[in-house]
Amino acid sequence: MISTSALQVRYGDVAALHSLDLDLPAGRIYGLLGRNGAGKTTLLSTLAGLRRPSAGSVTVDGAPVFENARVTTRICLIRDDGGLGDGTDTLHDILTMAAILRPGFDTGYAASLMDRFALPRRRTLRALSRGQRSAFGIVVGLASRADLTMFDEAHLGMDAANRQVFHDELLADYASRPRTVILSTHLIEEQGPLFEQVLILHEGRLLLRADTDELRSQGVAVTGPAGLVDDFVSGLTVLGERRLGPTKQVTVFGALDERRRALARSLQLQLGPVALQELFIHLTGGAA
Ligand SMILES: Nc1ncnc2c1ncn2[C@@H]1O[C@H](COP(=O)(O)OP(=O)(O)OP(=O)(O)O)[C@@H](O)[C@H]1O
Repeated sequence: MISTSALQVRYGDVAALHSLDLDLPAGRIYGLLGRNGAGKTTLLSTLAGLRRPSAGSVTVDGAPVFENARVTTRICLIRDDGGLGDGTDTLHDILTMAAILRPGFDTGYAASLMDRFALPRRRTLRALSRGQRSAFGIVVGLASRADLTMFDEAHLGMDAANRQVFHDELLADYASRPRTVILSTHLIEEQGPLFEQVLILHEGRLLLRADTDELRSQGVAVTGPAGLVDDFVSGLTVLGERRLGPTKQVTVFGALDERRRALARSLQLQLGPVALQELFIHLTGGAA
């Protein structure tokens, strides 16, 4: 279990996280979402023990994380910039070092991932393309088999086929060796199917936490003649609306009970799903 209690992180005058209380039970895949500047990278680097909290605490199974090597060797954070040295080491050397430093590192699995991403072992990190550097970060992140594994926009620059390899490998390896995974991403629709739970950070605070299926079921798009739709959604939480001539579509938040669904059928209004990304945009105030 990883926990934060009244966690605050400040950069001088800028408060990046405000009094965050979060308990993340082990053995799940969490999706960490938030708009630019919401505090995701700050949270992940603090969970990884790379940043000292300005106030409050971060613990893993009750033990503080910051400057606690016994705990941090069980944590792996892969960042969008790789964070794997200055770029002058070869991939082979970085993997050798990871195997020494990380107790759970699986060299055989790393080799098979290197092959899947067609990565050249004798090349330096600096001599790789952007997408190859990201793929190499994924190799290190997965093969570390850390109890807490975090990917912070780690797929940046990877092509669609390699992102698919990442997702397939993550799910397969997680199924055989369950651990806690946090994926911070802006690819909400693409990575959404991986998440068991969604955490939305907004302006340094936890805006929402929900099981992914439950969150999806909370969004309903109501479509029909404008007047009928307006009457139907009255009293519901409206996230957004679109109009096309006499037809209107209103996105509401909050599951509809059977009585309301029956009413919609009797009024011949259409009820449809709402994409996770659309819910996210509305919830974080990104669209009218
Ligand atoms: N080194 C720093 N110095 C000052 N302010 C910073 C620093 N790093 C981050 N911030 C500020 O802290 C807040 C949170 O930043 P953070 O990088 O954690 O956001 P994020 O959710 O990861 O954003 P993005 O999606 O754009 O990567 C932002 O307001 C940012 O401007």
